Amino acid sequence: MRSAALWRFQIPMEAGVVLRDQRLKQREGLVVRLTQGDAIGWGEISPLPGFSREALPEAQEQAQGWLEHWLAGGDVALPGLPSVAFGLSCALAELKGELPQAANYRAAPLCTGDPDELIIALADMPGEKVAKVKVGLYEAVRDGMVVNLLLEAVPDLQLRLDANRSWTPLKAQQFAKYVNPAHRSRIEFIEEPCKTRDQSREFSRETGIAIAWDESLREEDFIFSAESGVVAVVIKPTLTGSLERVRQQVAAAHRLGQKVVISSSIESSLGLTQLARIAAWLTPDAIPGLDTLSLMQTQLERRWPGSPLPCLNAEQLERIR
Ligand SMILES: O=C(O)CCC(=O)C1=CC=C[C@@H](O)[C@@H]1C(=O)O
Ligand SMILES: [Mg+2]
Repeated sequence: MRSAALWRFQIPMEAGVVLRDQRLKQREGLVVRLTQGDAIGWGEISPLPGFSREALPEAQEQAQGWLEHWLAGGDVALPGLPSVAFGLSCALAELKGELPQAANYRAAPLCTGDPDELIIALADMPGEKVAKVKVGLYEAVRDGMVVNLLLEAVPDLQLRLDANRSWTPLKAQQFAKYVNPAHRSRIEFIEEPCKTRDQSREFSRETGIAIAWDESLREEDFIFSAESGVVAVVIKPTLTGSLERVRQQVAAAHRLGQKVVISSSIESSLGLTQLARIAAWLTPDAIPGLDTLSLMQTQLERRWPGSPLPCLNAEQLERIR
């Protein structure tokens, strides 16, 4: 006997979360619960504005259509919209006991502003110290100085940087000029430094700074290939699709010797804790990029260990099915 529930959520965000020039005041999405006999599986469907190609109303329509088919029995192919395929495939994987419980909650701390706060957070970080800093929001020269300062202040720090394709070749060069060449190897990678992939490759060749693809993975013409300077790919499952597709992409990158970072699309704690499990399962050697819960004002259904935020239950949300 199958049953299904679907809720809609809105979680207020901390002031000042800016995504691709839009202020994200609240995070919206859907929570799905599938039940079959004694087995239960949960999933989160939350397209990210500015990053997902689908918007929430479309995702909701597709999810509702799929649920009706699933309730009628049998195996139903997953729908095409990435956020919907991801959320439903997580719910199915939990239902079938296919998503291991072990999780990697050691997310790389994310710094979008004050480097002093990051230095304090790093002091408490056990083991390997890895952090992620957003660059490209201010002057490239300032970014270069901040990165240099961090690498000097914390000698065992490895930094991941993310420019979200904001630099021209000139700005990228200005950035690099301020980073002491002796420290450059401690920049684990910069995600998508320049506006085009070719410019990013050129930047890496000229500066010796490693790069990673993130946005590129979701482009039609992207193929996984070994390229000098490209050391990692960033996979955001909500933007990618089903768990099966995520597994295929992880395997493709691993075959090329590239590191895979499972990264957040700013999901609620429900989706984020599932991503921590996916990271432990598929990328056990890499610290995932999941430090985004503190951008929100509440958790949802499942708690992220150590988070002081209050936690809402699905039953407190608006039920739409
Ligand atoms: O990857 C991480 O460590 C955290 C997630 C993160 O940086 C992002 C999530 C969603 C949108 C972007 O602002 C950003 C990214 O581009 O990677
Ligand atoms: Mg990125």
